[in-house]
Amino acid sequence: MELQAQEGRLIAAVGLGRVLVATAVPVERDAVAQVFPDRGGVEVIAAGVGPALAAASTASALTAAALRGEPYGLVVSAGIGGGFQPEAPVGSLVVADGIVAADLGAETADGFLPVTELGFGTVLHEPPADLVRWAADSAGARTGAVLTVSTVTGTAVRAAALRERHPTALAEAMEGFGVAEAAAAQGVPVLEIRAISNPVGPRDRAAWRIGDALAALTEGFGKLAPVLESWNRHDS
Ligand SMILES: O=C(O)c1cccc(C(=O)CC[C@H]2O[C@@H](n3cnc4c(=O)[nH]cnc43)[C@H](O)[C@@H]2O)c1
Repeated sequence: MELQAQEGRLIAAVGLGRVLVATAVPVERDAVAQVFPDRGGVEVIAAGVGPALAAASTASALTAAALRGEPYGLVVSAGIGGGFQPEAPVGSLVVADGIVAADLGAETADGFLPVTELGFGTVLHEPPADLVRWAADSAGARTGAVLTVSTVTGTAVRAAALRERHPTALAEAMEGFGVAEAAAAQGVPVLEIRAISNPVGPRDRAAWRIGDALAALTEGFGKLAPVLESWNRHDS
């Protein structure tokens, strides 16, 4: 579909409202915020590292905006992340077509059981497919599952186990599922966009390319900015 027509349809589909981008740390926030110097209805916060603090911070921001009568129409979890190789090389962008809680469950003698198989909660949030398609096409990103973990993968064995359980996984990070839970609780659509800083696997800080990933994050949001800003322009 012609990108402009798709963008117009997207804005109509998800309604009008401001956009909240939640990163983990200030350096990621600044990499995104520089794309919106006059804000233009896009608010970027450093929500904290890990799913719990990211969820709490996102929920607070969504609630405060709603109470002010300026509800957000879209939440984006964004930042650097690990990439499953070779599909998500360092410096590439990934847009989540599934936001997965990858270590929320129980370890058993027969392996890991997600909470859903224990009869509780959820382990998957699926962003609106047309939003995912638009964001990926606009930003030149790959689409696949992004896994949220509380413990960063540090071995090839762990990476292989995650990939076997989630064969469409392209990236691993620590906040997306928390941000998605907070968005879902208030009926706000969510996206997750990750710039790959390192391979998922054996711990090797020398292999990290955080600067390259932050540059890719800025470039990717630069391509999304016209539509993200228009989420709010119709309101004014
Ligand atoms: O010290 C280490 O070995 C180490 C390895 C991987 C990640 C970290 C972090 O402190 C990550 C914190 C931060 O960055 C995101 N991130 C980036 N790469 C990954 C990854 O491979 N797996 C999970 N998270 C990653 C994450 O979202 C956090 O916000 C330290």
